[in-house]
Amino acid sequence: MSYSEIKPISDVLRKCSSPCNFLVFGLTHETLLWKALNHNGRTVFIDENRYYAAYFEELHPEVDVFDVQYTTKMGEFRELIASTRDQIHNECKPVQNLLFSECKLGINDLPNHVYEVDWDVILIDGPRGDGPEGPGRMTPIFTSGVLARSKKGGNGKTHIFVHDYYRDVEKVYGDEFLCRENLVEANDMLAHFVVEKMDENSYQFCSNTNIKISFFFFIILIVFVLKAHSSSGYQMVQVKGHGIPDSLIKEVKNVSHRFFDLPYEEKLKIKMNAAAGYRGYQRIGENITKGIPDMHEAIDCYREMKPGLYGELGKPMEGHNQWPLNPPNFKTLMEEYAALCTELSRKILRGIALALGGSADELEGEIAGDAFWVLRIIGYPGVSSARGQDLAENDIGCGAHTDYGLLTLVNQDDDITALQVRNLSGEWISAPPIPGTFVCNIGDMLKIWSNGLYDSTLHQVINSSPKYRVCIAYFHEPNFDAAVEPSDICVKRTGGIRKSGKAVYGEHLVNKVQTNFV
Ligand SMILES: O=C(O)CCC(=O)C(=O)O
Ligand SMILES: [Fe+2]
Repeated sequence: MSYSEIKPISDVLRKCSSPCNFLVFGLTHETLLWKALNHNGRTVFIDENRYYAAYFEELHPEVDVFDVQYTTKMGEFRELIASTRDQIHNECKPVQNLLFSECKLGINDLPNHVYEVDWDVILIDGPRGDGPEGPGRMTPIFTSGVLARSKKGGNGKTHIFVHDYYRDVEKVYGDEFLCRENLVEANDMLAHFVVEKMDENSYQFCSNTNIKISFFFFIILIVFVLKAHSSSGYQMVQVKGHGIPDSLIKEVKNVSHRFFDLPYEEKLKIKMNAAAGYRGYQRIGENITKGIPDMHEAIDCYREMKPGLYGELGKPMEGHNQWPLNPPNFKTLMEEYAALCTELSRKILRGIALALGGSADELEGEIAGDAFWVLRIIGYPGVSSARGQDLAENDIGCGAHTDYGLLTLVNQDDDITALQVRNLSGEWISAPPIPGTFVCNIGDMLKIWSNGLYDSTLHQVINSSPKYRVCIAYFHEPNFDAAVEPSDICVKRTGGIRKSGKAVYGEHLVNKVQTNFV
């Protein structure tokens, strides 16, 4: 660790009233330093390497080290968050004695007294391994979050430091279990959280201030969409204040540029094919809109589904996403991005349901409670490079269409205006990029469900700039097997006449991928 990383930890230890209880995950170069900085207090180290822990204790009998066996794998960090959320009222409660817990992320095999101490400061600088097979720091972060909230007496606050905060697991788990609202200071290397104890019946790690802010934002969004619809505006909004980190929004575009810059042979290594459930790379011109090849290349990704889950309906879409191997964090970055877009879209849909006079979860359950998603990573060549030298100025990057699902979140390059939206007077209006915001399109499924109260957004893409343009489009879809039809609340609001019949989402998607892509 550098001086600037050690300093905030040492400052907190210095101010910690003696005797200070300091718990450290990871035996590192700094182990003896931590012990020395907390000379009047109790310092305990936890490490996954049993042999090294024993060796270290032998060399330094004054240092308390306990070994722990982590059973998690870094590659499953996202699934583990989902299963922990499911168990938040049971095994994975924020306040509990982990000694008796079966929560996969909780360490339950340390000596009993470790669970009885009220820890004042916790540092997470281990385990080391950061490949997909490594254990990751999911368990230490979750465990620290629980220890801090379950304190019995003394100081109700715990300082928790997470090292290597630039990495996905550290960031995502820090945000989930230590919470942004508790973040006192952070830079790429180190995050400092101050977490307070909670009462026994708490079932939330974070207070979800995002959601509260979002509700204000939804009201504005919904009023705007409805107003736009009733005047001659357009059915497109730009979403701001959404809580998805700017750095992630930028990084997914950066890595996509790097992929599209590769020679064709390289990109074709992940070529789309039926065995992968139509996932993978499509060359320029392979995507077709209304019979005309689009001037773009793309990687198509779909939410992966358990084989057999949707029977014959789902079979053609079963398969694994094909991610580029370079840069190595491409997959985790995109998966993390899709997970955050899913969360954001659900919030927007809750706002829309409320605005339409229903309950917030009107679009959950059988409609979109287990929403399918599509992620298209799209590259549009600039005018002079798409098809040799003679490309017409207005060659179509993506022909006029409406998106099929519920909502789309478009994350486009900041310096090129290429997306156009048609307003109700039939004019094409540019949707210029606004850094940090998403263009949010309404899809056909929302049009059906709202019985036309929300119209789907007709849009097209023309990149007439000389620069290559990248867009990451996240499509939030209904449940794969949802039969979407006009909802009773919207039918009532629109005079009692159903404007469309039922559409089974998965049927449409299968039909599209099997006929559209060559
Ligand atoms: O590139 C864009 O801005 C939008 C892409 C799009 O409309 C689509 O993929 O459906
Ligand atoms: Fe679209």
